[in-house]
Amino acid sequence: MPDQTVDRAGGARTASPAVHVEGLWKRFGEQIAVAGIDLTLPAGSFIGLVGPNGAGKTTTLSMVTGLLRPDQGRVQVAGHDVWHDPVEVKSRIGVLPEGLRLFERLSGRELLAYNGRLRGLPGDEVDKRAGQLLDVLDLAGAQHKLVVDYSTGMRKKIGLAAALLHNPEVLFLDEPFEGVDPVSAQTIRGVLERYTASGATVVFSSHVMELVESLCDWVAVMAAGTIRAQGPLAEVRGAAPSLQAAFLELVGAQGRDNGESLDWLGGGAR
Ligand SMILES: Nc1ncnc2c1ncn2[C@@H]1O[C@H](COP(=O)(O)OP(=O)(O)OP(=O)(O)O)[C@@H](O)[C@H]1O
Repeated sequence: MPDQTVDRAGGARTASPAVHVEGLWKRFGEQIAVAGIDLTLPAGSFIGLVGPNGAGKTTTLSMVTGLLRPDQGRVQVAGHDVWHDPVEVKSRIGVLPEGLRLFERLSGRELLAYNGRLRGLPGDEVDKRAGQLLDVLDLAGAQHKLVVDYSTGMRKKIGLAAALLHNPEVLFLDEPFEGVDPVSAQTIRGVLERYTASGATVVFSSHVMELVESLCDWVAVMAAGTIRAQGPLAEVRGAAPSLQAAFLELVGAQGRDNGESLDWLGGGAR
């Protein structure tokens, strides 16, 4: 039984790490997507998982959230084993996965009502929370529109609302800001900052280093299925002038051909 502590908002939270991963492997045929990683992410932090395309971020998040079975290794979320204690873990987490699949023929409001009831919340509480989330995320005007007619950014926002509705302990977001306009991005930031300030944990993957640098207090850097660095933001950045510079160094992207070999490219002579 994990130790209990009380967060700043007075709620009981576990003192265990938000995520603890040991020797996690995943292979797709010949392709090793995740090569035996160890990861410990502290509770109550805003955590960025960064890495180049194909680094293994989505595969890792899928295994950590119980969506994809690892070939080998152990995953604990909030002190509970994801694969031995899946119901306990799923009641404590919210997930915004990559390539989010939603019930397209429900309206945004119906989708939240469905998710809330599935999570075991009473109907009036679901109504109250859904109304508030729709307002804050600027979706109130579109709440009766079918999800199939939502834009990319609106889908991200309704997915985020569905992931937050049951007030999870740990929230996993795969590229939450992709396709989201700057105003909505600012709103999402505000919601997430409020959420972590009350002691909850956000783990999100992103390619946008400026965003990670401005939001996160803890960072894990992945490349080629391995963890290249993990720790507090300042520690991972080290002496580099920015997280972007540290990232390029860590993933071995310094000194690459940045298009110099494309000497025919310029839009002039064909
Ligand atoms: N279902 C699958 N079948 C085969 N290969 C896969 C599958 N899922 C992922 N891979 C491979 O595993 C590797 C890691 O992919 P993953 O999607 O986890 O990377 P990522 O870091 O999330 O990348 P991106 O930033 O581009 O989304 C890639 O080489 C990818 O082609």
